[in-house]
Amino acid sequence: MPQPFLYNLIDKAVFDYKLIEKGDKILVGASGGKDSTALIEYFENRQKRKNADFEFLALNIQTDFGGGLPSDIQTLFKEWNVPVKSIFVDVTGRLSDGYKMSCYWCSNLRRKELINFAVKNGFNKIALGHHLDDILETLLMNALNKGELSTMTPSLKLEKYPVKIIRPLCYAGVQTIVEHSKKGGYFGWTCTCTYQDNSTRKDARRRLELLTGGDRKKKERLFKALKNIRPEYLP
Ligand SMILES: Nc1ncnc2c1ncn2[C@@H]1O[C@H](COP(=O)(O)OP(=O)(O)OP(=O)(O)O)[C@@H](O)[C@H]1O
Repeated sequence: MPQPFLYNLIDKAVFDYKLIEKGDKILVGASGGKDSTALIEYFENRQKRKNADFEFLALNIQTDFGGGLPSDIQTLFKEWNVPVKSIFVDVTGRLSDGYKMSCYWCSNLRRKELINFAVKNGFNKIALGHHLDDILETLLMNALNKGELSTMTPSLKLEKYPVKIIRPLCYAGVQTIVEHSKKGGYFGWTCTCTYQDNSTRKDARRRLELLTGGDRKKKERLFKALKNIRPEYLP
C-alpha cells in the first residue's frame, strides 16, 4: 500500500532541509491537536523504517488552565508505542504584576519550557507542528502589520541554545492534515482556554484564503516564492 500523501510531503521537507539526521535526539511538542499528533504519527512510522537512526520523545506541557493530552490521544499514543512525557507549568503564576494573560504569553512560555527540557535532557532538535498555512499566515501578519518580510522557517538554529527548531509539516497544508487526521480518527481537539484571542491570526487566515482561493497549489507557490527572490525587481 502506498504511504499517505502527508508522509510524502513530510519526507520531502525532511530531505530538503535535513530535518532528521543520523543520531538526532528530537523532542516533539505534543499539544494533543491534530497537527502535532499527525507529526508524532509520522515520527513513529519513520522510526520503523530500515536504517532509521534517531530518537524522539513527545513532550506535552500542561498548564494551570488546560493543555493536557485528551484521553483519546493518550490511548492512541499507547497504541502507537510512542514515548511520551507530560510536565506542568503554572502559566498564570509566572505572569508578572501588571501583565495580562494572552495567547502570545502562554505560547511563548510553552516554547521556553520545551527549550529548557530539550537542553537539560540532551535533545538537539525540537519539532513543532506548524504547517504550510501557519507559515503563510505568519508571512501575511508580519508583512501587513509590521511591514516586514519574514515568517517561521522550516529549520532554525537557536542563537542562545544548542538546539534547532524544526517544522517538518512546512509543506503540508492544513486541509491535507485535516483529511489525514480524520482518517486516523484524531481530528477535532483544539485549545479551548478562556484567554484565547487569536483574532490577528484569524484575520490572516481569512486573507490567505481570499488570496489563494483555498487552492493548495497557490499556497505552495507562495511558499516557493519565498525561496525564489529576485532582489533586482524589488524596491
Ligand atoms: N501544550 C503543549 N505541549 C507541547 N507542545 C505544544 C503545546 N501546545 C503547542 N505545542 C507545540 O507548538 C506547536 C504550535 O502550537 P499551536 O498552539 O500553534 O498549535 P496548533 O496550531 O493548534 O497545532 P496542534 O494541532 O498541534 O495543536 C504545536 O503543533 C505543538 O508542536
